[in-house]
Amino acid sequence: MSEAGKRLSQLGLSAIGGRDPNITGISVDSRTVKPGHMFAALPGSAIHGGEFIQYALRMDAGAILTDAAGAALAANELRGWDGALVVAEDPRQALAGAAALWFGRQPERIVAVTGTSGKTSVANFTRQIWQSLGLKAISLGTMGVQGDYEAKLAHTTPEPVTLHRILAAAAEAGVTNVAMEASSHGLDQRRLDGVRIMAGAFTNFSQDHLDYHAGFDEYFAAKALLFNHILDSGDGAVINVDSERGRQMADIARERDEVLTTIGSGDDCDFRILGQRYDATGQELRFSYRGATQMVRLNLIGGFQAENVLAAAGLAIASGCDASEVLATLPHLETVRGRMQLVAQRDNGAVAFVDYAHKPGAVIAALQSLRPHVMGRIIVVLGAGGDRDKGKRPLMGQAARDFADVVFVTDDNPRTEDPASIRAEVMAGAGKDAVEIGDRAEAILRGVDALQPGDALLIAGKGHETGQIVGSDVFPFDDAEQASVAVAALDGKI
Ligand SMILES: CC(=O)N[C@H]1[C@@H](OP(=O)(O)OP(=O)(O)OC[C@H]2O[C@@H](n3ccc(=O)[nH]c3=O)[C@H](O)[C@@H]2O)O[C@H](CO)[C@@H](O)[C@@H]1O[C@H](C)C(=O)N[C@@H](C)C(=O)N[C@H](CCC(=O)O)C(=O)O
Ligand SMILES: Nc1ncnc2c1ncn2[C@@H]1O[C@H](COP(=O)(O)OP(=O)(O)OP(=O)(O)O)[C@@H](O)[C@H]1O
Ligand SMILES: N[C@H](CCC[C@H](N)C(=O)O)C(=O)O
Ligand SMILES: [Mg+2]
Repeated sequence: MSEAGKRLSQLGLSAIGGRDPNITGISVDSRTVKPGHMFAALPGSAIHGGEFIQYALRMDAGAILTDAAGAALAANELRGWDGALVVAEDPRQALAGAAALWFGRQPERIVAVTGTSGKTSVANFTRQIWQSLGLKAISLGTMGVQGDYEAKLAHTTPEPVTLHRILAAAAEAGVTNVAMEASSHGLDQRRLDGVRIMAGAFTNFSQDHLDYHAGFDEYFAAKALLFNHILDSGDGAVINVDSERGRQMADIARERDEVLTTIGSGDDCDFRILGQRYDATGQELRFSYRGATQMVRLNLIGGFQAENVLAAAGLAIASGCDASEVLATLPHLETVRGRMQLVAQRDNGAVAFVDYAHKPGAVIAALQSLRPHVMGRIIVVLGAGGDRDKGKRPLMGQAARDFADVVFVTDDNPRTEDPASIRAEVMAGAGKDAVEIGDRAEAILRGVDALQPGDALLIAGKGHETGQIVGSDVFPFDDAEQASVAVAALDGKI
């Protein structure tokens, strides 16, 4: 953050009583407050940040941004305090605006993608397209910041201070184009409100995060914020309209006079998927763009990748790139790490894939879309994460039972939950033929061992992750590496 600091008024905020101190930094956590900082005391899901105002004051905070409830919680400490108190109706939104003004710079062209599945893939493909066209670009989300500026992230959509620090640093490094993931938590918590987004994409909608959102409608409403709150008239909206929720989102974009690009199978779609032909290493995609038929080779496994690729193409075009140049880059797209990624092959030709499917819709999509690439059986290894939406566990098990031939149920990231009870919930949907093996490395070994010529193994749930979270410990663990080790051991290479 800038050494000199900024006046509160330069951050678009006004304090009760008109005080306008020089702010030396912004903190969303009392434990990171330094003298002169503005502490944003936000209403949390576990506790109100107002409880921590007393600690921020002890650290010599120069300003407090909170809501009426937060100010009431610290009424005693704030009485007689000579700093600046800002009480906002929506302090998360005020924080988003202040963080944007604090850091000042953002790359010129920023696009965002939301939807239950496909955000990381679409953001990554969009970045790859821009880079192929010679533009300096990054993708920002679950896999961190990748491309012409790199950084690690703890969240898919970081809180505004981290987000704007990164956007400013990327702009400083010459990055002009950003494709970012807009998670439902991020949208709901207004983390993106200060970002100048010129186009948005919506992929699809199915169950996830019902531990956080009150229900499907609330979850959808959070995603819709990208189109009815962040984007505005004249901005681009790239929407997959093959589902009812997609058509609902397109209506929202139309009402806001956004420039709509539709993707789907209907004959009125801007990008219309006409056919796909699959083989062991990828697929041929036949589609039309605004009426003109195109044929393209994609070195990507899984039918749904075509939807992700076209969404990325739509975003690149909405960001101002020439459509024919964009379409010419598509055969060069590379698999996103941990997304239907081929990770090992046995001597008998059978293959193993790692995929990040960790919700029922994604498990169904991954297994169904693998089928036409595979002549033999599909074997799946999967589990479910602890401290996350419990309702999805039997549904993930059920999806495995319905769409795979052999099912191994194992641990994902148990976090603070009892791993055996999580497995039992997955097993409840997976049925009596599923084999339960707690140890993930052993489950992968058994899955690889079961591979006969023409079979494929899908290791689902952890994708690109390189650790397994048990309790509060993180143990090194990489599905791709485990699959290679298992193949080497079983085929007598080690
Ligand atoms: C459920 C959720 O999204 N929580 C986020 C939310 O925290 P919260 O409202 O639950 O916080 P809380 O624990 O109740 O505390 C309230 C406030 O007190 C503050 N505090 C707390 C303790 C303290 O000593 N001092 C202090 O100031 C906290 O910083 C917080 O602002 O606001 C915090 C500050 O912005 C976030 O760090 C926190 O993300 C947590 C860590 C998290 O795990 N979020 C995940 C679920 C998330 O956001 N995931 C999405 C989606 C991933 C996907 O695509 O699947 C993502 O974008 O990553
Ligand atoms: N368009 C799609 N339709 C259905 N399933 C998909 C689609 N794209 C990806 N998936 C599945 O979802 C998994 C996660 O994909 P991706 O990481 O791109 O999505 P995401 O929305 O970023 O997920 P997360 O919210 O977990 O970060 C993939 O590994 C695949 O199984
Ligand atoms: N962003 C997702 C990642 C889940 C990945 C899966 N491996 C798990 O641990 O549940 C979440 O935090 O819900
Ligand atoms: Mg993601």
